[in-house]
Amino acid sequence: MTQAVLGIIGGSGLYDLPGLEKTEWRQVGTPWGEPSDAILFAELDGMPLRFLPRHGRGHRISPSGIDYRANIDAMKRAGVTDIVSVSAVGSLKEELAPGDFVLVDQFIDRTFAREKSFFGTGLVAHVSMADPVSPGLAARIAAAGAAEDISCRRGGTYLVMEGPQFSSRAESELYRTWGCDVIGMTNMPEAKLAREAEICYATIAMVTDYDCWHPDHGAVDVSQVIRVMGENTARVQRLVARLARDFPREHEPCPVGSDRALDHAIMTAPGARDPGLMAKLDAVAGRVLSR
Ligand SMILES: CSC[C@H]1O[C@H](OP(=O)(O)O)[C@H](O)[C@@H]1O
Ligand SMILES: Nc1ncnc2[nH]cnc12
Repeated sequence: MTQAVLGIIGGSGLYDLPGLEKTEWRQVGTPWGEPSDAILFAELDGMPLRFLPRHGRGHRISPSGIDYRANIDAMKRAGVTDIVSVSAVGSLKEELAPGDFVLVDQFIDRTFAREKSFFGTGLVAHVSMADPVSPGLAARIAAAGAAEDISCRRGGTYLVMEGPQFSSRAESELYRTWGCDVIGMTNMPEAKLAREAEICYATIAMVTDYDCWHPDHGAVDVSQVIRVMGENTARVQRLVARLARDFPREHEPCPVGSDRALDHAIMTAPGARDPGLMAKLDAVAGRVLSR
């Protein structure tokens, strides 16, 4: 049996999770660099939980400056089987209003200045991103929302932009023509790396603004994001606490194979593999490289 360990990556406005038990902030080293912060090791009703503030406590690190590989590798080393990303997003649809929670199920990656893979020359791998969100994990979040009377819209496409500047109106309108629902700056390459590390991934996208396309709303600014996040922090903390309490203690196999994504992904022949890169992949790909 594989013990389930829930990882929470807290975005803008979520730098701590109060009400947990057996808490300890621990530095977790990785071969990729420094994670955004120490990881909070904790439990809730016996469920192991690991919390990492994506931008660091105090929000020190910009979306492009986050070492996403270090963050995901550190979560893997901390035993995490399932990651829930909590993220502030702008709405690209009239019906998604500030304060709404959306369980997105697709991403469009428009980022261009980030390391996006653990693999590369010396060990080439290609994982599927057809279903970037693990449906079992999203269903658990939806059930926790229902139990807490917190409405969560199921499904939606999150456009990931590089930032740190917000979009121009022409960009915002373009993404709307693509059918995107929400926009943010962080969930890629995070979701890609979680998949390479065989960790289930899902996002609670918290709508904070209408970006800049809406004729009846002014263009987004940071004070609006902070205000709406502040109004919703208690709700998302309650949602995460319920999720942890009700989470199955034994890891459930992922219906889209997130937890065995490397089974058929590695291209490089055993004799052609770079031992240095193999060593760096001990946590992320140890399951398949050691057999
Ligand atoms: C402060 S608004 C922009 C910032 O907030 C979101 O971050 P996160 O996903 O970590 O909540 C957005 O992606 C930007 O990074
Ligand atoms: N409108 C927006 N664009 C990008 N990231 C965001 N995070 C919150 N609102 C956002």
